[in-house]
Amino acid sequence: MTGQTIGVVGGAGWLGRSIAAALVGSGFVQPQSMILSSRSGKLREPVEALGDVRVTDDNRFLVAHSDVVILSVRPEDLASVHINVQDKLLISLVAGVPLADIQLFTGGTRVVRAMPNAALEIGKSYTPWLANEQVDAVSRSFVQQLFATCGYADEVADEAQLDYLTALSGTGPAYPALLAQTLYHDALAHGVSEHVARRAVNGVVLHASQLINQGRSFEELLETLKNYRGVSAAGIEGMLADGFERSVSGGVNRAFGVAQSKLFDVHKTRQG
Ligand SMILES: NC(=O)C1=CN([C@@H]2O[C@H](COP(=O)(O)OP(=O)(O)OC[C@H]3O[C@@H](n4cnc5c(N)ncnc54)[C@H](O)[C@@H]3O)[C@@H](O)[C@H]2O)C=CC1
Ligand SMILES: O=C(O)[C@@H]1CCC=N1
Repeated sequence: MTGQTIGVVGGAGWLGRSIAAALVGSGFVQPQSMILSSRSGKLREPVEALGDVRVTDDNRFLVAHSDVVILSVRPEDLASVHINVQDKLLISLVAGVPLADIQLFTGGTRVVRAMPNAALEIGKSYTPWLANEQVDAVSRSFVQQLFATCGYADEVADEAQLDYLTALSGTGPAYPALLAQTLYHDALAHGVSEHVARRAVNGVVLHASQLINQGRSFEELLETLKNYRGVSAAGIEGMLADGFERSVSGGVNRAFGVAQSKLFDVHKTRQG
């Protein structure tokens, strides 16, 4: 358990409340050492794991009472945040806003960018992260432990990798949900009822996919299934021949482009 007080700006949002629930629920931080901010000063709905954790509408109050500040608002809402964290550890979850801009915008010197995904809600986020030079080894270890508590995490080499991973893993359920929807539409087009189609798709995307890494990697599973030289092989080879890899890579690269495009212009909105 950490002795630090952790504040989450945007703590009523999807990631904000999820990270708070994971940290309090796991015992990483005591409820009395967690403080959240939201525009209304309340959570929209109670989160059981959070108990009666403090919620404020005053981001400056949050900063004053926190050792570590997690910034979890959408890029377009950064201009409304108005904080100056100085030398407190600042962890930004905001997609598409580089370390230097976060540093400038929050007045922070010790700044981390982390890119969890929505699986934080179930404590299973993969979270790559990156710190600026002012963040020492003790704080880096703290950041790694914090995100390991919410799933699993890796420090990455540079900002380009973090932006790329924003597109690849920050998107969380987006691509599996797209695969599920595509299979579902195909099943409906073949006359399968909605009920059966949904259960069949969930059986594949939610359940059969769990075999990946239960002793066999995805490469091994693909090889095993292709070796039947039957139905699975035809499906896999047909998808690849129809441009599956090009389509996936094209989509991820388009997302990467957006993640690199600076979703918030710090120079238009300076604050103190
Ligand atoms: N949802 C996701 O899967 C991921 C989101 N992110 C990033 O995390 C950040 C948060 O995303 P979500 O939680 O999904 O968004 P969200 O919209 O669910 O939560 C943001 C919260 O911030 C609040 N807020 C806005 N301005 C505020 C202010 N001035 N003071 C206090 N609270 C304020 C909003 O009312 C909202 O409750 C975004 O920057 C997003 O790019 C990163 C990776 C994955
Ligand atoms: O789509 C977005 O912009 C955010 C960042 C990554 C996941 N959700």
